[in-house]
Amino acid sequence: MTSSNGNHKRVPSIDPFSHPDVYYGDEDSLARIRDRRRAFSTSVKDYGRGEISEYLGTLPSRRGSHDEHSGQPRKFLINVDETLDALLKQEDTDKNMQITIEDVGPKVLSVGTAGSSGYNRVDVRGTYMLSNLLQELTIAKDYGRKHVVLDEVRLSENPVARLSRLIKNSFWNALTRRIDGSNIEVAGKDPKDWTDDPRPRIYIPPGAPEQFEYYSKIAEKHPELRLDVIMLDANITPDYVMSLKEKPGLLALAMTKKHDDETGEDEYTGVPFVVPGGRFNELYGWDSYMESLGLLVSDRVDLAKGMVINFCFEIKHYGKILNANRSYYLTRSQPPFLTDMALRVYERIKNEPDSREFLRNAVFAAIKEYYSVWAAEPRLDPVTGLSRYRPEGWGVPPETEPTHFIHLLMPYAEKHGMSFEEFVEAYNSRAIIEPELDEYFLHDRAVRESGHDTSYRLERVCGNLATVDLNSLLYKYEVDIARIIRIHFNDRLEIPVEFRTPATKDTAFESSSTWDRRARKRKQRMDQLLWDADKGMFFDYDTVKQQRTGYESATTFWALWAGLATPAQAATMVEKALPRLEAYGGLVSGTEESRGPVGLERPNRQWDFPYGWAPQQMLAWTGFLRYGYQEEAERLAYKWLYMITKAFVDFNGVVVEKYDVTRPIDPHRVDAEYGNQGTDFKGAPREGFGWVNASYVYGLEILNAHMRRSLGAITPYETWKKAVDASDAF
Ligand SMILES: OC[C@H]1O[C@H](O[C@H]2O[C@H](CO)[C@@H](O)[C@H](O)[C@H]2O)[C@H](O)[C@@H](O)[C@@H]1O
Ligand SMILES: [Ca+2]
Repeated sequence: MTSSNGNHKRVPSIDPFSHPDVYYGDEDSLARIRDRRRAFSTSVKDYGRGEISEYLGTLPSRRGSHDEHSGQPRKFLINVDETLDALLKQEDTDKNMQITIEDVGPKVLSVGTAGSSGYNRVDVRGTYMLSNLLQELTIAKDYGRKHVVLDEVRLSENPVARLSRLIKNSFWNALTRRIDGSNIEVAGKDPKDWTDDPRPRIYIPPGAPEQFEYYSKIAEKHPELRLDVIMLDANITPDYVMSLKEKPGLLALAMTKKHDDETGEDEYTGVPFVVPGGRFNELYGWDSYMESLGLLVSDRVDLAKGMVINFCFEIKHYGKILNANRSYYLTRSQPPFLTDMALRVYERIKNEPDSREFLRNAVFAAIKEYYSVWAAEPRLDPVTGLSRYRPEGWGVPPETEPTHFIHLLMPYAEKHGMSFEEFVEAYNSRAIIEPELDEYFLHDRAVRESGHDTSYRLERVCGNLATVDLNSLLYKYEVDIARIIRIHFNDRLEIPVEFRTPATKDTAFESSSTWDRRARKRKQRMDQLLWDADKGMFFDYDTVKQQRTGYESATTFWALWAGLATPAQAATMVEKALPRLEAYGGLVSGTEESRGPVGLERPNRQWDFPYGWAPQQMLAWTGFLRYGYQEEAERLAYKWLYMITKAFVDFNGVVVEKYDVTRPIDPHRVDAEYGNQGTDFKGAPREGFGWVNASYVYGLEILNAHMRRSLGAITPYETWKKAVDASDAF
């Protein structure tokens, strides 16, 4: 163990891939090195610069010899601040606090080995390792570390393993919220708050008076929080929602109550959930479903379960699964996935004592949501019996970026001799009535409810469309509800009064046959109105013009996910639709032809070509697998994961909301509409983006071991395929 400078000493080790809490939270390993260094002070003196820098972490390499590898896994002894400064100064040449392939530094930095107490130097080379060094030291600094012992393998880790590890160990935690006194300050933050005085504010539904009391006490006890606690009206109308515009706030979610015998008081804890990330710091509708697919793979059943419970709370108290739980989203929902989500969670908790209760509540909530939101007017089109995204409300959606509607609204402002802001104010307060704009915003709200905000597929027409996406999801609700009632509740489910709607107040029991019949009918209508055998796609149906639209969208594959396509339709989709929608990095939202030309007057929309989104990929993979198209599912998953992994490696660990799936070098660069969430971090990514994190770990489960290895070596799909074909030829 002992040696003079240049020879290796054993440094006590912990798992090199442990969680930062363990890896950086524990000063012991460093203390052991310090002790040893004191014990061998002569050899330290031999460094010749002992007094200059305690740990030699950033001294030029000439101070010691370059380390020859001893066969032991190498560790570095690093002075965090000095190394960070040197690294950024030398390698972050475009000064964005990230080390990427666009930086033009020497791409090599020498660091001292821990085995030589920092005396020997080795080079850390290349964008990936240097950016990992930056990320690790940034995190170490967060933990207050001045010096660290860093395993070389933590810097050279296989990127697939590293990204999966970050998602499972760090990103999910960073995106987890619960709303209660312990963190209302964090959860209450709204980067979208447009008012002059953003402050934490919470609205409590009248059905949860205990929460009102709870939050009022917190506000009273902690005036420094400036927490505004407001009881919501029982009657939520578009006028009422507009009246809350200057006071945007969180909508309360589910809490668990526990009696504390010592204080004699009831303790409330928020039921946890995961937020998408970036500017989206609340519980979203369909993001939560996608996230739950990733959470289940990551063994975070608790969080997926928490989100189902929160959805049941939303349906009970707000009448729907909300676009997200903020006051300005009160009249809008998002694509419904509750039954599938509840079934997947149930499958994982079915041996727990409360599992049946969990499923029962979820199916009650889903039935109520089905009747009162999706199968009721105005969303229901009584002629076709199909449903549309068509939420209530009026005015300009306040949560969007301020410039979003400038093109549309300026001509109206000019017509009324007003500034943009004055016009928005006058229009929102109904001082000015513009029926054409009312029609525009009816569809705009629908676009946002569809989750596909925004797209030329839906602009100016969405509220009239019986879309393939929504009707596939409702088919799945019908089939799932039938199955749950039949299998889990002996085909006779008693519906409690509070879950009945005005339309179903006399329905005391539900049985599977009604739901099976509904599913069959919906399928028939979709076949008749939405399916185009020549094109091999399901298209949206315009219920006002009474004709099929021609926009080619990846949503056609939702019919596979839901299981409503026939095997023949599935084969036709694989043959005809897939080649039109498959791109370099997976599925594109829609075809270029359908989007049409874009330019200054007709800007790109983020849900059109050339962008690809995690939910489209995940639903299509699942759909292809369901119909036995394993190779297609694997190929699409590989392409998507390859694109994410490559951007992760080349761009300092970036994981973003959406990708340009036609752009091989920097697919994370998307400037349509409000840009891309997840790019704007300093030093190290902390949270990735919810549904992309999920797609990564979910997609990996689809790939075989060979594919995973190739992905780790950043092998493009075509190269991998050629290699496999060549080896199969022997
Ligand atoms: O602020 C603009 C819009 O932002 C949201 O939409 C986008 O982010 C959501 C969260 O990740 C996602 O569910 C949606 O598909 C995205 O397009 C929000 O949902 C919109 O209502 C809002 O207008
Ligand atoms: Ca840089």
